[in-house]
Amino acid sequence: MNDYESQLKQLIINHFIRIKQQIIYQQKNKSKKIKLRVLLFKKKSKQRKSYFEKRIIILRQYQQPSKSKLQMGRKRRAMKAKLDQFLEYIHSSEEKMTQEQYLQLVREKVKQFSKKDLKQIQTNYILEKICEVCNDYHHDEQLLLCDYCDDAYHSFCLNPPLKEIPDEEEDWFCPVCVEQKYQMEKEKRSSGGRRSNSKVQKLLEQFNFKNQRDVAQKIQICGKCDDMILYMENEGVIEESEKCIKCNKMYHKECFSKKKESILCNSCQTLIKKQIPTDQKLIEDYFIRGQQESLGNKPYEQDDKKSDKKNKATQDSKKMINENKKEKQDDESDDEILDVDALKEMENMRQTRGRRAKLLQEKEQKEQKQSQKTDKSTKVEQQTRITRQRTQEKIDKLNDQYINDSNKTVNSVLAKKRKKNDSTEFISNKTQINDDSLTQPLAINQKSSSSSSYYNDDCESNMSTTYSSTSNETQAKNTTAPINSKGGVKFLLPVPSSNPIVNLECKQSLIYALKAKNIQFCDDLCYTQQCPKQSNNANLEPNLQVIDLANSIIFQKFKEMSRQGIYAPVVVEEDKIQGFIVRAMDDIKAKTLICEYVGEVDYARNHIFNKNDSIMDLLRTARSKTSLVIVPDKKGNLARFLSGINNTSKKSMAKQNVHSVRFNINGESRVILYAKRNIKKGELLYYDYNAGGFGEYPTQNFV
Ligand SMILES: C[S@@+](CC[C@H](N)C(=O)[O-])C[C@H]1O[C@@H](n2cnc3c(N)ncnc32)[C@H](O)[C@@H]1O
Repeated sequence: MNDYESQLKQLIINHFIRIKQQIIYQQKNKSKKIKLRVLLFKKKSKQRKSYFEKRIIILRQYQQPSKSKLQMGRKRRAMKAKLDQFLEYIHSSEEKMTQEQYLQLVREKVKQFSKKDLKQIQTNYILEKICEVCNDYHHDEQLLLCDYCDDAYHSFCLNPPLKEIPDEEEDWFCPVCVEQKYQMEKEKRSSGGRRSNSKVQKLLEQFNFKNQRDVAQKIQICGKCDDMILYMENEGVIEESEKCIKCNKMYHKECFSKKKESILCNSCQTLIKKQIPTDQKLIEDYFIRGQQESLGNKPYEQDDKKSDKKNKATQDSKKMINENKKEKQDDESDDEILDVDALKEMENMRQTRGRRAKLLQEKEQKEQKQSQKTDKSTKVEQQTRITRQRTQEKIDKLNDQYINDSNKTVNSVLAKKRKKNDSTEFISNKTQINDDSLTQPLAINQKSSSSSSYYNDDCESNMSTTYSSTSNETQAKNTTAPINSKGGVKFLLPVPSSNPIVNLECKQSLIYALKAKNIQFCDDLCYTQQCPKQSNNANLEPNLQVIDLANSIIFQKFKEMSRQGIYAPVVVEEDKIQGFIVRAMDDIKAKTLICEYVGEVDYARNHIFNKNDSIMDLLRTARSKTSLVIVPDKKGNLARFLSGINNTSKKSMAKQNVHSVRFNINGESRVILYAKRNIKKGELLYYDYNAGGFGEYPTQNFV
């Protein structure tokens, strides 16, 4: 090759470098690809910086270098050495002409080259490897070549700049390819994960990901805007994002929810809200149906009845051994009969009152409907309010009557008992309470239960209760503690808010939370074939406190209410840190029953490694084989939403306003939550998850 020829060739090549810069710009500017790229490089926010860097890293981590690409790399390095000499020569020749002369010469000569020729030059000399960002070929030691598309990028031109040049063995992918991969993943997801789109399929194959699922997991797509979220499970959150507890989708923080404290995404919120009944009757139905579905018509129901009998038999025999006094036994059996009679009487009264109350309610509803039809003006609203008030007054009267009557019955029973038993102590689990009466829902409305406050007061003044001295401190595993036996506790029935709107809100909030957690409402312990009712034998835990008669009656009454979703005036709210929380909507008196901790009962040994944070101890026996827990995963009530105190912080411990206590009720262990002290309106409800004193529940990070 003579001097002229070689010089010309060099000039052409040199020219090509420059011309290509313009061509690429002109061509690519039109294309989506370049638009996307420009857009990406413009993102300069701090967040976006790491966003980009991490994306590259992610791909680098998950794509294995292919052999052919490495070979290409080696070839390229050899060519690069040649090129360095070549460029040096060109630069020296450039100096000999003016820029104008040079360009003109090149332009003329380039015209003589066909496209093919140009490509030839390109491939032969690989001179076209200019930075896709600055369009310069200098600083080639920092020019990274994409292992997928072969485009070049200065490490310092990347946004953010790459601090370290990746190892040669390591693959590196340019931002555009990463973006393409992302688009591809996006498409894959929007097509429901199916590879219906052939283009997507093709791209996937091109990328040759060995573990596509792995990559897809690393790159999360925002459930709302479909844009990428950087999220690496094992390395923590890279970009500020939120995960919806219902649909488990990831969202950018700003895309998540309009409501500040929400832990559910906007779409799940709307979906659940649509499912929540607004009508009082339908709300009642929800609770009753949930209760029935959770417990009803199960094959083990018959076993339960048998086991009940068995349980009672064991109890009786144990008592016989322990007491060893025939006379006393006879007396107590008399008491049992008395108690059962009294309960039956109360039940009859309750049913009559319930029926009458229902009739009145129906009448009121009819009146309301009629008035709504005729006129929707405020006058009607006033009328409705007056009618409601009147009905309520009537129902209150009925309730008062019922309460007085029932109190009289209870008092007479207690008086007889006291007469017979000089010692103030009596073992109340001998009082056989008809369990069926517990399962029958009571047809009362909210207000009727609110008037039970009188009942509460009466109970407190009239029912003298002392506890069995056997109530030694029972060390419950995590969440339940022995009751403070000093003076005993007289439970109070909850008084729902007098404001019907608040009442409605309380119930609806509970339904919302249950639906969000996919939990079916149930207010009783649910046994299974694997863990039937007889496995909950409270006698296996000798120190478990036996509930006394008075409390047992109040508890029964309470269950009739709670099975219909009637609790103390509390609302379930959402909290970014704690998840669901429970707040008092009205003042709650100390000793008021809050709820029973319920859910599916299972052997504790099956849940040693269960990470569920709502598992509650039910029975702590000497043998781990027979210990039981409550798992409120699928079935549950308000109890599972109450917060816990931080056992390591005095300030947090002072917040405790609820006690959790396990009782032996008819030979069955049950967990009862009740107000530890007077709770003020607006307070959050807290109890000690480690009341047993074992500190097994990790609360050190609790707020
Ligand atoms: C029994 S659940 C309580 C209900 C739970 N908040 C929910 O949304 O399902 C226990 C979990 O609630 C959260 N939690 C309860 N009390 C808390 C507190 N004081 N501070 C922070 N998180 C708390 C913790 O995540 C704990 O593991």
